[in-house]
Amino acid sequence: MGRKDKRWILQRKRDFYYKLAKKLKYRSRASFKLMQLNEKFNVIKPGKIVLDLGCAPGGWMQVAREIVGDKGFVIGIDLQPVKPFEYDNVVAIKGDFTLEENLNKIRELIPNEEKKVDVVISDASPNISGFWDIDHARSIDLVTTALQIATEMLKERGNFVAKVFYGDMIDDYVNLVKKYFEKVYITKPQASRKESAEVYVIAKRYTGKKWEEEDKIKRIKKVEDEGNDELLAKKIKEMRKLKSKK
Ligand SMILES: C[S@@+](CC[C@H](N)C(=O)[O-])C[C@H]1O[C@@H](n2cnc3c(N)ncnc32)[C@H](O)[C@@H]1O
Repeated sequence: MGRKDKRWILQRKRDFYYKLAKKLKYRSRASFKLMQLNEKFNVIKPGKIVLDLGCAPGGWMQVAREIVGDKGFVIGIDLQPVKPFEYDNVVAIKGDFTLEENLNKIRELIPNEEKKVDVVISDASPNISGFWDIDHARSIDLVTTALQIATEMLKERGNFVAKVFYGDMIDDYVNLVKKYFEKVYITKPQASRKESAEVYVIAKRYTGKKWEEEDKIKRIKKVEDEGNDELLAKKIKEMRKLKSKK
């Protein structure tokens, strides 16, 4: 084990929420973030159907299940496999939520005829390059897709929660969310490390407005897939130039 690895492990061990998660048998320290967000904003309620985008290892799903209880339902999707849960009304599938074929798999699991959910939550993180600009842009790309999915999957008046890495495109993103929801807030729960750039967007009461294709920030995706950070940085610059000309 290298020195860096050791330092990382030590830091985690010292972490209060990491220890608490272990003690209370939550799969991740992130569980406490959703608990705190829900205490403040009341986005998930008993009996509701919740869709979790980027759910592994399943800490948010455990908390969602605690809130929705026996009568609710929790569906998760992640690129990584998720260990099965001990409840019948909690299921996770392995896959990329940005692909339509996987959204169809999710629809099949939704236990109602209209195939709609009450809440969409996303704690998804993009691959971290270590370059602030790139990670922020990737995060905006991912949460924009999550927002699109929310508009397609939510019942009217449903709620949406998404993690975003803070940066200069956040205001545009919040304005975009405001087009589709009655109330939008940005917050950072106590369980989120101060030094991390993450914030959470809370959107309440989906208006039912259909997704407008022009709202998708698409350009990044292909380059990201190729894993070419230099090209991606160039694309982001072009994107900003275009925006400032508008
Ligand atoms: C911080 S973790 C989520 C932790 C989770 N909320 C919990 O409490 O256990 C972020 C997850 O997002 C997933 N992710 C990122 N992009 C994704 C995508 N396009 N499709 C599915 N999952 C994705 C990653 O695989 C990772 O497991």
